[in-house]
Amino acid sequence: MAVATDGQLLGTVLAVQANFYRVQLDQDNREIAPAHLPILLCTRRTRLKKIGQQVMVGDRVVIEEPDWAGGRGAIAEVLPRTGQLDRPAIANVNQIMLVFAVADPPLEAYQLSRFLVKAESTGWDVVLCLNKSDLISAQEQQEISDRLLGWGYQPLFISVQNQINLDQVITHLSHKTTVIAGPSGVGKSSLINALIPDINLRVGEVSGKLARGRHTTRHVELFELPDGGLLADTPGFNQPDLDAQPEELVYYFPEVRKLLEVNHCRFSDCLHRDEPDCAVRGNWERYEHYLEFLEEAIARQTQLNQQADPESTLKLKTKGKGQSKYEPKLESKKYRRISRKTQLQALQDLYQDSEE
Ligand SMILES: Nc1nc2c(ncn2[C@@H]2O[C@H](COP(=O)(O)OP(=O)(O)OP(=O)(O)O)[C@@H](O)[C@H]2O)c(=O)[nH]1
Ligand SMILES: [Zn+2]
Repeated sequence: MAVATDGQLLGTVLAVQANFYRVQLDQDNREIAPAHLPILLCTRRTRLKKIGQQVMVGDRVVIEEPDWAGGRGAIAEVLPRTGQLDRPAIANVNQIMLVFAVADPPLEAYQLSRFLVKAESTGWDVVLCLNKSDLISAQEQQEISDRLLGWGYQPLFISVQNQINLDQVITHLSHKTTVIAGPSGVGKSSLINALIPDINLRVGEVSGKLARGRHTTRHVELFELPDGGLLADTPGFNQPDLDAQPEELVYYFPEVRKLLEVNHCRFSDCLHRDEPDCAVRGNWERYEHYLEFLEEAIARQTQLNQQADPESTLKLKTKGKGQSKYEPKLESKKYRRISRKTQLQALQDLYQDSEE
């Protein structure tokens, strides 16, 4: 992320406020910019408005006409996005950090599994942090660790209170744009406060939580980590909805993904319940979770299909000027790969769940 050879100023949009954009200049630019003014309040060039180019949080942008004394600038160009969400509007996310506590509230396998599956369905990297490790023994920690290894995860045990392994969290977050999520009370606010000392989120207070909810749902905002990397917060949500396609669901279990690299089911549309020669069914811990999530996914799909058109295999197609005709429905795409859209939808839902 160096300054372009023609001396362009590059930065990342942290927040959008009315018609202004708070832009964090890249580290390298600070040689050009005065060290005390790394953030500029920017407008969007009229040219961008004319071509309908939106600017969103997370965007990488080119800044022109910096006014260092006034802390102002103008966005002249938006670099291509690697991905984008519409609700909340955020671009270029690359990982999700799930935070759970090992105790207080107790670590519940089913809830953890649900969050993990939801997080996997976004398609981005998943980092699992287990906080409050100060509340359990080394032996108990080892047991949890062994168990989660069987799920395909290597959790990072941390204690915000005792400052254990926070340096490792920082390493995981550096140079990435991360969305943080997890159930209520596990210490997310405490962790963010520890990582970004001057951010000052209120911990364990209803008023603080409300403020935070308002903050993140109405205006999503990225916070810069002192050692590099950007973090977007989500308020607590307890039961994420799973809306994976039934046939995609199994790929959100890393322990099965690994297995399916070498083994195959007889049927390519196998749902791994009672089909003959199934490579997935069997002796793995989360198989029960899989079956339960699958029931949910099938029920959801059935409901959606019924809403769309109860029995017919034809669908009504409107062809302008009030004309319409029936055409065969498209085959459901059973073998398709996980689409980018599904992934984005999943991350979007993480936010929608948290708004409730
Ligand atoms: N023992 C222990 N307690 C902790 C630790 N980290 C946070 N806590 C406590 O856990 C409680 C909840 O912390 P918060 O940071 O408010 O949790 P949160 O995940 O932000 O909760 P929501 O705002 O509801 O999403 C507070 O009383 C913290 O002091 C830790 O490492 N060890
Ligand atoms: Zn199978």
